[in-house]
Amino acid sequence: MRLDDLSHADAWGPEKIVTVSDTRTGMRGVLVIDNTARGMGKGGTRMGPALTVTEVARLARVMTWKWAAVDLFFGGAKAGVRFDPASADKEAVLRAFARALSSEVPEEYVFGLDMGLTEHDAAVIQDELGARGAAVGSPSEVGGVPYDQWGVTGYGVAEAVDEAVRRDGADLHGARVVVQGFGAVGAAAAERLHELGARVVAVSTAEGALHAPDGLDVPALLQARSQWGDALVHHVDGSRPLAAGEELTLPADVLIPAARQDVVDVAAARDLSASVVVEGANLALTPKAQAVLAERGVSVVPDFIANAGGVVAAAYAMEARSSVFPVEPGPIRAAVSERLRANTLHVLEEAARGALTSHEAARHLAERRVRTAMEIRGRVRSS
Ligand SMILES: NC(=O)C1=CN([C@@H]2O[C@H](COP(=O)(O)OP(=O)(O)OC[C@H]3O[C@@H](n4cnc5c(N)ncnc54)[C@H](OP(=O)(O)O)[C@@H]3O)[C@@H](O)[C@H]2O)C=CC1
Ligand SMILES: O=C(O)CCC(=O)C(=O)O
Repeated sequence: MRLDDLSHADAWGPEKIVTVSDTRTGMRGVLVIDNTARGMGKGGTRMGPALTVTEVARLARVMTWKWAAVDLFFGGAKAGVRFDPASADKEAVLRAFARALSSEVPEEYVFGLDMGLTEHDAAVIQDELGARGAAVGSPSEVGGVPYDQWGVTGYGVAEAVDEAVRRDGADLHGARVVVQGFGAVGAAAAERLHELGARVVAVSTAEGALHAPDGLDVPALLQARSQWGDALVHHVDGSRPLAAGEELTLPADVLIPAARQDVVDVAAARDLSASVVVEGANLALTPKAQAVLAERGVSVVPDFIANAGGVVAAAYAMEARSSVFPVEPGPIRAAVSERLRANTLHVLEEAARGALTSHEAARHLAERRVRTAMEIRGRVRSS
């Protein structure tokens, strides 16, 4: 998908791209509504200093497939702000962003969490919107469902890993796992995998990676993350430091890229040793890398199958808006586990049956549902 001309628009979307800016705060942002055949636009909100419209549009498309694959009725959308999330002016910029989009938001988009945003930021956006719209992912103290803090997405990624490993006839006990990105998704995935008996041998942040072939002390890493944030890699003993990126090709049984898009390219796909690769991050594998891994017989669980825990939690959060009773993480995790395990198995089986990549198999599942909704609404002719 390219956004330097109109060639990016295809049969699915995007239906709308709105760019906004504000000179007082320096806010520059974008909302992409990709496809609303199955419901109003819903997807997280990303903040980063180098964010582009194309990046947000690609992420919005992933959301279209994600909602459809998990069979919940929202449409694909994503929003993004080009700004440094570590800046002291973050709140003012977020408020300006929410205000600037307030005419689109009530009918078309629900804000949520993605890289660069926290529970507190969701609460700030909701505060700015008032009754004019919704933001999910806010703290439970304001009646929200703090899915990043509860680690729902990472929990689901780990459940998908377990399902894929079992399908290969193996066992997670003692399996060597590498996790790229020790943020909301990566840290929670590592925590659940440790609980399931896996050996987490490497984790990384943008600052660097930690490697211990016999297994890192995951509880100590989580403790260090709560104390040092992503600088934890400088504060944990008993591991070998590596440059960021080197962790992808370490000896491992399972690789979970849970940071940024396009990190596994053809070269990494050829070199990596894992027999199971599960995309914690959206768009972590390039299309060519997907093909290489399929050729090599690696079991790959695509992003919109493996990391759909966030959307399940976001759907619960939307329900919680009309209830005064607090939501608990237990039922959300159970729903995530059930749906993601079923989808993981379905996609891997379909890929094997049809000699497809698992991304192709997953797309078939999602496209069929979106296409049906488009036909029923009269947006396209019935095939
Ligand atoms: N949060 C959610 O519920 C969902 C998130 N996702 C996707 O998961 C991915 C991660 O999101 P999330 O965990 O929320 O984001 P966070 O911002 O919480 O964490 C991202 C992590 O990745 C690290 N990182 C960034 N660049 C690199 C790099 N080059 N090498 C290694 N590590 C790196 C960051 O380190 P540092 O801070 O040092 O930069 C940080 O530890 C994104 O692709 C997001 O779209 C998908 C579904 C839902
Ligand atoms: O929709 C949300 O609020 C969170 C989920 C999300 O953005 C994603 O899955 O990438």
